[in-house]
Amino acid sequence: MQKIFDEVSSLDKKCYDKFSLSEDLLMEHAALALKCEVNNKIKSYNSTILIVCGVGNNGADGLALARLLQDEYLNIIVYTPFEVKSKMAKLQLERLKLLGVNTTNSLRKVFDIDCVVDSLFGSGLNKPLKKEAIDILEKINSIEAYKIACDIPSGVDNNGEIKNSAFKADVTVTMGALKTSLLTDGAKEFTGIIKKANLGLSSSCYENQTDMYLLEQKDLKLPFRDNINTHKGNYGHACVVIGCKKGAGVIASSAAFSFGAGLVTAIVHEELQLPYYIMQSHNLPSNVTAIALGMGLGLYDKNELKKILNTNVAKVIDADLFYEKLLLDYLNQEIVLTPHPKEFCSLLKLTKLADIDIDTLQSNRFKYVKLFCKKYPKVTLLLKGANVIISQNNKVYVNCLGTSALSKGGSGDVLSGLIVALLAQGYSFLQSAINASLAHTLAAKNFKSNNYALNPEDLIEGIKNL
Ligand SMILES: NC(=O)C1=CN([C@@H]2O[C@H](COP(=O)(O)OP(=O)(O)OC[C@H]3O[C@@H](n4cnc5c(N)ncnc54)[C@H](O)[C@@H]3O)[C@@H](O)[C@H]2O)[C@@H](O)CC1
Ligand SMILES: Nc1ncnc2c1ncn2[C@@H]1O[C@H](COP(=O)(O)OP(=O)(O)O)[C@@H](O)[C@H]1O
Ligand SMILES: [K+]
Repeated sequence: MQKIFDEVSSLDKKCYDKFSLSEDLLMEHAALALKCEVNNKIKSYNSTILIVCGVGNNGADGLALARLLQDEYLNIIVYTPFEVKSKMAKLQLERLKLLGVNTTNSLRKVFDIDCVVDSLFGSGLNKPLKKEAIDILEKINSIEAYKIACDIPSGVDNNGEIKNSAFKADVTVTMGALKTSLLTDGAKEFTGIIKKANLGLSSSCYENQTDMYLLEQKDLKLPFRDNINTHKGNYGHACVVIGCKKGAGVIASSAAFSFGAGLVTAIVHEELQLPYYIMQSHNLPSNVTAIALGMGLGLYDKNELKKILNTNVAKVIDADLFYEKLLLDYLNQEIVLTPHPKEFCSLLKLTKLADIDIDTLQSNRFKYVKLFCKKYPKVTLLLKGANVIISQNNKVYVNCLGTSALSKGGSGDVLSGLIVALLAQGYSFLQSAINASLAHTLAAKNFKSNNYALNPEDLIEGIKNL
């Protein structure tokens, strides 16, 4: 897990005040981290590196990089389209001039470039981009080269929103610490792989306490069976309520069985064709240990729903139930909720926390997740998306390992099945949500066929082989 921060200026300030590091020193480390990224990727001396430098300290990072790269590559183009403004940018430019390095304020030739470093705008981006800046971004985006964003892709603002246009990076070298702005669904289109640069002291000294964490592959704990003398009853009995759209519950049941639940029963109104290992019943069995409810539910008798929701076992709630008022009676207890953005908007409306559209939610995912979890601290909320946010009380975890291969009907049903399997086996609500989400996204990431082709069976197969 890595720590995430909403802003890092207070962390930079700590470097100056507590550890007596200077802005210049931090910037030199920022530039060194960029140099390392260029050197790792671009091996041939006969290469052309384009460094696009803006007016502020992001631009200054790029100018310092240009100095560090001198003599390492045949052709280094330092492109400064606007007159530099910040004190550090002026100093870095002065240093370059003293070395006899020329900069250019026009970019005509955009072919034969091997690497583009975007140091146009960083965390100081605070207004919409003008046409000139948009044109520059479009021009450098069109170059076929390895693309490195300095700190944050230019055009992505501090809230992770895109200001008209943005640099599309292969890798973002972010300075000092991970920021929420890099982890929005919108920013994911532009950041590429996110790497954290050390600014001259270890993460443990640079970073402060936080309640936000980025999940990593190594955080995944699979439900391995460590004991030997066991029987199916040791691994819980997961029940999945089958609604009108039966497929959803069937997918969830199969996923639950494959993720270790000792028994899985589909709660049905009529006998269905199901995999032979999934049991069927009209009622909840007495030894049920966890319930998954909501996926493909459609119209369902309210009294039956209440009876199921009143059963005192762990539950994961999905899909259609986020439009049901009666869910409000169950939000002051431990429960896992797995809405996608549209469903979360409905939940926010039902709970009278906000009446917003999906775009507003997507621009403020962290804000609304925090708002909801503050009001309902016992709920474990998993907000789906390109970057999944999992939150309980004041803790927030982000899973950015998912891929667009998951953008398919049925992916969410697999996820609910994985969560109910872990709940049934006795894992905590938060652990169940985190590990199910990690398994879900890693299985998609490992999928070897074309990324448009993933189906729920492939996903379940992948989870078996993690
Ligand atoms: N503070 C520190 O200690 C460190 C800062 N570093 C770098 O400093 C960057 C932040 O520097 P700044 O605060 O100077 O921010 P920027 O480099 O993003 O530049 C801000 C400048 O751009 C202008 N601007 C903002 N939005 C604009 C728009 N839409 N169109 C045209 N101009 C616009 C502002 O008026 C301001 O002059 C970070 O992203 C990082 O790259 C690194 O060197 C590491 C250390
Ligand atoms: N572009 C994407 N990148 C990462 N994960 C994605 C992407 N698109 C969808 N997902 C994931 O796929 C799942 C889709 O769930 P959902 O929308 O509920 O589908 P369904 O109800 O049809 O099963 C969620 O876990 C979501 O986070
Ligand atoms: K940038």
